Amino acid sequence: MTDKKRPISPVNGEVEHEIIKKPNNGNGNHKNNKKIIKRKYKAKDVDPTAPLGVLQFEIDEILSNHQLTREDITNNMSGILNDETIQKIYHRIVSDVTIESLSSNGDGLALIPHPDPTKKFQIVIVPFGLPGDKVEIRVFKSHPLYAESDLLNIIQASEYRDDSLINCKYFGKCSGCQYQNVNYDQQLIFKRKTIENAYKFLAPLLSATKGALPSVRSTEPSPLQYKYRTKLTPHFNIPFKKVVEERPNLGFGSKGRPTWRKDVDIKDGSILDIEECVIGTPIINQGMTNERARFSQEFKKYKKGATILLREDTKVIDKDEEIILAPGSGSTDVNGEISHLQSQLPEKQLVKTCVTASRQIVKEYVDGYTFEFSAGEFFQNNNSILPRVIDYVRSNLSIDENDAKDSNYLVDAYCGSGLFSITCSQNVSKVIGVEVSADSVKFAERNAASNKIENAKFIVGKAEEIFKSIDTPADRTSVILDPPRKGCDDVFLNQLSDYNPAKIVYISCNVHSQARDVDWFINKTDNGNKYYVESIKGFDFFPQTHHVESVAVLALKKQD
Ligand SMILES: C[S@@+](CC[C@H](N)C(=O)[O-])C[C@H]1O[C@@H](n2cnc3c(N)ncnc32)[C@H](O)[C@@H]1O
Repeated sequence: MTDKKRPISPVNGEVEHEIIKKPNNGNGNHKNNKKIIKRKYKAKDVDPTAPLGVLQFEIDEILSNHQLTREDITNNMSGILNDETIQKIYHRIVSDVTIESLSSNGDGLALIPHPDPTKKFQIVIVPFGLPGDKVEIRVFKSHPLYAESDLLNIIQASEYRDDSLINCKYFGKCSGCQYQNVNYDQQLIFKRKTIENAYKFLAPLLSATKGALPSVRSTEPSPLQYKYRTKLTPHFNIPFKKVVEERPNLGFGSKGRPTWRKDVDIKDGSILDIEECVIGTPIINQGMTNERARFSQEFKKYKKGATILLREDTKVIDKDEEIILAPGSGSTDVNGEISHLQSQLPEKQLVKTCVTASRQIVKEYVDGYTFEFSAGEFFQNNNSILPRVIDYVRSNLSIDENDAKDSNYLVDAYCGSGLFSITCSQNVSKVIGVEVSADSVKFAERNAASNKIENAKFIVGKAEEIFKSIDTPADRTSVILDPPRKGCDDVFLNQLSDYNPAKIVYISCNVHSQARDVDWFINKTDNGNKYYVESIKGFDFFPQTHHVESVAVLALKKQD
């Protein structure tokens, strides 16, 4: 077994202040010993699977496409940080900038002429720029290998740009959505490219081996492309030690100071004041209206900034049952009434409210199953796509289609409140779910009982220790992995390999850590080379944004 650690790369940095004392002039008068503060750029280690880490690969790709070296594009950080004249040369308006590609974060990337005549080009990030756009930008911040900019004007629109599709007045300034002006089919193509790039950048061994990676399947669309988010977390700031007279903005973070949307006038600020979020579900937006009204009355009571939780709760009741909303069970309107919305199913009705207390228990209705969990705990945020992803995961768990269910088992590592364990339990004789949050495990057990699932057992613990307590025969067991953004750690992947299950279905909200883990698992663990990547497919959990969920299926190679 290998104990090699995966590398982290120095990509980005922060500004540090170095205090330099002017030398004593020898006259013994220490009052004259002025201090000079020199600003220094200090590189920080960044996880290569985080957006700034991925940017490093994207920069290298642009360099290689243009036969440039890093030396050709570096910025004079010491000059920019310590000399205003140099800073002004760098932080400038540039016109006729052609966007070349998209970053994994959905920002445009471009090459612009370098302000230093001894260099060739600068790489610049242009949020809301689309490949092929010709734009005007303001460069406002520099890093050693790239600069940040605001989009000022679209000079010539890219073939991907259709601004008539924009649904939100805050689009183009809010940091939440990147693709409202891209038609939905194209958004899905962009996301597929993100997955392809993730494997190219972070699975170098698999990428270098012919046939080791299947072509990435087309991205599964979300049935709802707007009004799908069942959770939003608007926030506000209160200036330190200040009495606030005017209600602070309540909403979401802004992305720089772009001015490209000429038809809307939005007040600048690091947090935008947002009344409605077009990707939130109707009841979440009703909750937003209620909580904004309350905040307008109460903002003077706050001493510091905070985040407001808005989480959809769905009660399933009989078709003719009277709707009873318990006091305190949801966000209330200006009349003190709990806001709710109903919808009809053939046999039942769904009653939706918006919960704001993180410890309150909420319910989701997914494909005929109900799930309860604490409002503040993890649960997938796009209910509309869940039946599709569950169906796909379920169909990929099967070890051998001819086998009876009695002889197959399922391990659901990182199981949360049991979404996959419960919905995938029918085709196996036993499910074991593992989850680090005791609260989520409590709900997983409760959800199994309420959905009448009798073959599921849940363990509180780290996935890294899971295999001590698993006694199912590995050759009849499939494993679901659905870790947080950072992915799985080496200890877990080594143990998974030692366990040597028949099938692995890896679901991930960060395809970059997924690609890194899959590469590591297959190439660096003891049994990894017994597996191949059967399929990779994206699911669009977050339309209008750059995010993509990726499902990779690993199967054992057939023995000769
Ligand atoms: C992306 S969520 C997936 C949850 C679940 N599969 C679902 O779809 O609702 C990741 C889950 O992993 C849990 N988790 C984080 N680190 C863990 C670890 N080391 N071992 C086990 N579970 C962990 C989190 O508490 C969270 O519930």
